[in-house]
Amino acid sequence: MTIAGIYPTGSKDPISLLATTLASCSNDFRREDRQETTKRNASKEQDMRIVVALGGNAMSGPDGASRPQDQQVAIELAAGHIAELVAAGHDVVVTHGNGPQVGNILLKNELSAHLLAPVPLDWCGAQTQGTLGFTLVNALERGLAAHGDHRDVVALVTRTLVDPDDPAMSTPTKAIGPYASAERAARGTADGQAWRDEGERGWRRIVGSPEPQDILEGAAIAALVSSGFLVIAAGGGGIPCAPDSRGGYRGIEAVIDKDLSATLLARAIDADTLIIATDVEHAVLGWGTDDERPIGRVTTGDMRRYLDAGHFGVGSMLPKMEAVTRFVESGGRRAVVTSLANIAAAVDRDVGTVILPT
Ligand SMILES: Nc1ncnc2c1ncn2[C@@H]1O[C@H](COP(=O)(O)OP(=O)(O)O)[C@@H](O)[C@H]1O
Ligand SMILES: NC(=O)OP(=O)(O)O
Repeated sequence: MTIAGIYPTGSKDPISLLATTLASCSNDFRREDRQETTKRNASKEQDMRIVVALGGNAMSGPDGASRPQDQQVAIELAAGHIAELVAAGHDVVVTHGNGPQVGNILLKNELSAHLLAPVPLDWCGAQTQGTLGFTLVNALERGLAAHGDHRDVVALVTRTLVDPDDPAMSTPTKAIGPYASAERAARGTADGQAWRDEGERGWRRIVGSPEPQDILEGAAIAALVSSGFLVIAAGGGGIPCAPDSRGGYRGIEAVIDKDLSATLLARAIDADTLIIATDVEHAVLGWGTDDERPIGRVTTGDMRRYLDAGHFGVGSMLPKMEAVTRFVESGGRRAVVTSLANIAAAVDRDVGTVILPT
């Protein structure tokens, strides 16, 4: 049987023809598929795996008061730039600080201690992962939707392994909560708290900040990224945890530096770029002197010399510079410290302080 117009002249029986046609379609499909894959791979060579770390102070608004609307405006700005990176084809994991936010929760705790049992500092840190994670998920979804991207955004409660006997536990460096007067700091000190004079802006409470050793949810984060999720993880550096006596983990009352945790996070997902967004455009040499000079593009070797010379504020710029230097020294291709507004540009343009391999 032949059906005119459908089978070419000289064709064999319909079954053989169907098989030939299917084989040819399948070859066409495979060819197109191969071309598409080749195209995708070619562009993937420029696509990167990026960790973006958002500073807790940078997310607090211009006067550091951490009003919810100020935090939302700052987060919306950062989310727009992060969405640009995702739309450009990069895999991005977002982490965030929590210094102002965790200190505010701790202060509220103290002020209401006569009404409610205070909760420990690690619980306060876990609460900031919830609030900031929730706000970031909403802002990132909106940012992605503007690019027609409707992928899932997830915020993961993340624990970070620390040594409970880390000497940093008993020598506080991490500033948390609002700036306060010298009188308020003196009252806190009399109650056994540690406070630090931060110059013109006032005093801040400081707490122990142990070295992060491992992101306990690292494998889960890597799996989520590989499955196409936009992940927010290790907020506030992760909830500090140490092994307990029952084969699990217990919380430790401290606040981890999120910049140092960001380096571990970057390793866990095999990132090639680390961007730390804060409230200044560059790190500077001679900080706080009349001779401040912005640091532009430098090698890890240069940065190690600047670190040794003590150019960076303890508990603020010092951990950022240590984090980016460690990241590039351990195989990262590029690390940048800059403002929230420069996040998207930081991937391949000379903005902020850029650290490259020596
Ligand atoms: N060498 C330096 N260059 C620039 N800023 C510095 C330097 N040393 C300390 N800082 C301080 O570091 C701050 C940023 O760090 P931090 O307050 O921890 O920000 P975030 O919470 O946004 O990560 C700047 O606002 C500045 O006051
Ligand atoms: N946890 C932490 O490093 O917070 P900041 O970014 O606010 O300092």
